[in-house]
Amino acid sequence: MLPRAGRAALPPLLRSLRPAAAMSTGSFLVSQPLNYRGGARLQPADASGSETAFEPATGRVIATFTCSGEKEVHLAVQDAKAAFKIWSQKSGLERGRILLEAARIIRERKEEIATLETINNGKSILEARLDIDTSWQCLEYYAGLAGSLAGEHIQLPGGSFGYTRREPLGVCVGIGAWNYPFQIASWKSAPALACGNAMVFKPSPFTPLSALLLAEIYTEAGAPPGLFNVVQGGAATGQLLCEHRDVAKVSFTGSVPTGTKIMEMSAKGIKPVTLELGGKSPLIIFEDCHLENAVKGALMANFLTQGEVCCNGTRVFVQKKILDKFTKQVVEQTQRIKIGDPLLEDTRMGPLINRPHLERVLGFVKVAKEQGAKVLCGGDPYVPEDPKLKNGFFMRPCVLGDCRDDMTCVKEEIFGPVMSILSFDTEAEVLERANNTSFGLAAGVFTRDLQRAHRVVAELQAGVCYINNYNVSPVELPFGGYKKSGFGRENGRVTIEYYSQLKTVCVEMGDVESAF
Ligand SMILES: NC(=O)c1ccc[n+]([C@@H]2O[C@H](COP(=O)([O-])OP(=O)(O)OC[C@H]3O[C@@H](n4cnc5c(N)ncnc54)[C@H](O)[C@@H]3O)[C@@H](O)[C@H]2O)c1
Ligand SMILES: NCCCC=O
Repeated sequence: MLPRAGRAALPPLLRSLRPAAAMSTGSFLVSQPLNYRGGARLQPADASGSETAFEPATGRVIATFTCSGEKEVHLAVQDAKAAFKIWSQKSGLERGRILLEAARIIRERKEEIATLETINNGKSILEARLDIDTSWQCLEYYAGLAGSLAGEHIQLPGGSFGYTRREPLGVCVGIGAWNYPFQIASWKSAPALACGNAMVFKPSPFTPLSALLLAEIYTEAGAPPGLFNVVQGGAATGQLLCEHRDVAKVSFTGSVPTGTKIMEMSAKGIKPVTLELGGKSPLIIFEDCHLENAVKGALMANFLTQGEVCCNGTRVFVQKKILDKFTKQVVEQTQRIKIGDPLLEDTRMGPLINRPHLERVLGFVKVAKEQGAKVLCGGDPYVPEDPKLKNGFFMRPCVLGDCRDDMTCVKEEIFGPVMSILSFDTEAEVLERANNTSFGLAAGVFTRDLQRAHRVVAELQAGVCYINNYNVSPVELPFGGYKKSGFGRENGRVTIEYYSQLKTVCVEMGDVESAF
């Protein structure tokens, strides 16, 4: 990456293209500091251990960095507090203007950001570009809402009245997972900043890089120094953030076990939390579906980002009459997925995030076989021909047949490219089985029967339901879970409520009628 001053000196096209051209599989290394505070990259003031980040396609270490300790976390929160004082006094329109400019810069630097995301996460460049699109779209969406944030005016007897003010919370903490690093940072910061808050963001230690670009972009767009800060580290740093007394809210994306800890910590400080957690979502394919779309939908529901997607529809329930036909087509299309260097335009599946995770996912396939599932394709390690990828964390996407509801692969979140196919007879039966899980993030239905589609989604216990599609993410629609998949929402108008608080003002126009 070019330093800021160097980039600014380039014409816009080169500013977006030159850094990307310098980034290729097997060559990228990071040397700059990975913390961002007070409007600049810097080394943390103290340390709580160190972490390494990998390029999953080659297995190379691309960054070694210091985890932030108590002092650095405190400094980041104080910088955010100072920025909050300035930012919260701006009108919504002024804040929206800066968010719009940031969205424009993200579009301009899309190729560079997507390339970095692909190198550090392993997802295909095609997908990374889509993630960056849903990121700038989110900033644009909340930029548009910022100017219209308002309370109500309520008339009371005798000319008295009340009004409500929608006010920011203060310093919000964002803690992210590694599967959508830039998108998660954008989806958390855009509504937070639109409402007048400041943010300290901690990415996953597996993917520490792209949040830095977002931080630089906010600064370049005109945000006050300290408005969006990045601290690096794992659980210990995350804990320091959650427990900091000046933090008003925590928005977390990650696993259910960590979400539980975040909620416990936030409970101690009576802090509101947003929890975007894991899932084991059902996808229901009725016999009257448009089969070609249902097959495409099942692949979209399982194999984006190597299957490392929280809302994936990994329990694919297929009505018996079309089970064989559907399964055959799914397997054929899965076998055609091109695995390899994620920076190549025709690659559709890259490596998993790291070696332990790859082994964990392969372990799920092994247990599935032991429990009686049939591996219809994939489920084994894959070594691409390109010698530079020989140490990458690749596997072939897997379709499991003959699955039963009691199997581990059907009950637990695998977070890898493993689809479990189950058969069903009736609508009532499939609904009961689909809902028989402690998760409730997403669900999908493929049918041509409109009434059935709406009847079924009304009964599904899931925060996000898709009819005749899967895993599309329009930023205008709220996203979030039921049950153990969490609460609170990202995106959509409703998210304003999760990043603001309501003040009621009661105005007396007459004399005080005292009871004393
Ligand atoms: N619902 C959603 O929107 C959504 C989106 C993406 C991922 N996810 C879920 O995330 C999980 C995968 O992500 P992961 O492996 O990074 O999850 P994780 O829970 O291990 O880690 C998530 C984040 O929490 C931090 N963390 C870990 N322990 C902590 C602690 N004690 N206190 C504070 N912070 C702590 C990590 O460093 C990381 O930044 C999956 O379960 C997936 O379904 C959910
Ligand atoms: N595109 C939204 C995916 C978030 C879950 O992992």
